Amino acid sequence: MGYDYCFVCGDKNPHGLKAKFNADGDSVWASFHCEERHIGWPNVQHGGITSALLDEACAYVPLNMDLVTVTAELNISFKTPVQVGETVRIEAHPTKVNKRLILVEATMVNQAGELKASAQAKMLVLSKTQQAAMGIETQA
Ligand SMILES: CCCCCCCCCCCC(=O)SCCNC(=O)CCNC(=O)[C@H](O)C(C)(C)COP(=O)(O)OP(=O)(O)OC[C@H]1O[C@@H](n2cnc3c(N)ncnc32)[C@H](O)[C@@H]1OP(=O)(O)O
Repeated sequence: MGYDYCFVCGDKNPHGLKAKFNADGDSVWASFHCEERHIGWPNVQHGGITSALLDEACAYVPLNMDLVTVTAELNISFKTPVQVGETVRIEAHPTKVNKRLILVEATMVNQAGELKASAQAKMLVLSKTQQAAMGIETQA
């Protein structure tokens, strides 16, 4: 199992974000605390970190349905900077579920409920053959 080393959620990745995702019905959520090591511009969370968290949330939605996917498209709107010291909540839910394509929407809000960023993703369901070809190992 390689998931322990996922950059966003893996427990064993020493450089990772170690975000823990939880299921709530067909939605998923996680909390994340922005620290100095997550910045791009001074005091502002790097957009790539924001994107990675939203991408991960979008991948956890199909995972919550026992589907292994990759992100085919990810569109992000950065609304307000996430600042060092802020804790944000990332949530995602499916908007359309087809056999091969899962459409997902995700949001990132701070503790005051201010919208920091939102995302729409197209998640492509991988067959076992595709997973093997990409070297993705999944739990039996
Ligand atoms: C324990 C917890 C751990 C948890 C660990 C969780 C880790 C999660 C990580 C976060 C998620 C990621 O970042 S994943 C990494 C970032 N993403 C990637 O690397 C993906 C790279 N791209 C690809 O591999 C490929 O482009 C695919 C698989 C997305 C599509 O390849 P393909 O060759 O088109 O696939 P194929 O099977 O032939 O096509 C399937 C169908 O989807 C359609 N299709 C393909 N792309 C798109 C698209 N953008 N929008 C709409 N439809 C599309 C095709 O036309 C086709 O339609 P039809 O002909 O069937 O009608």
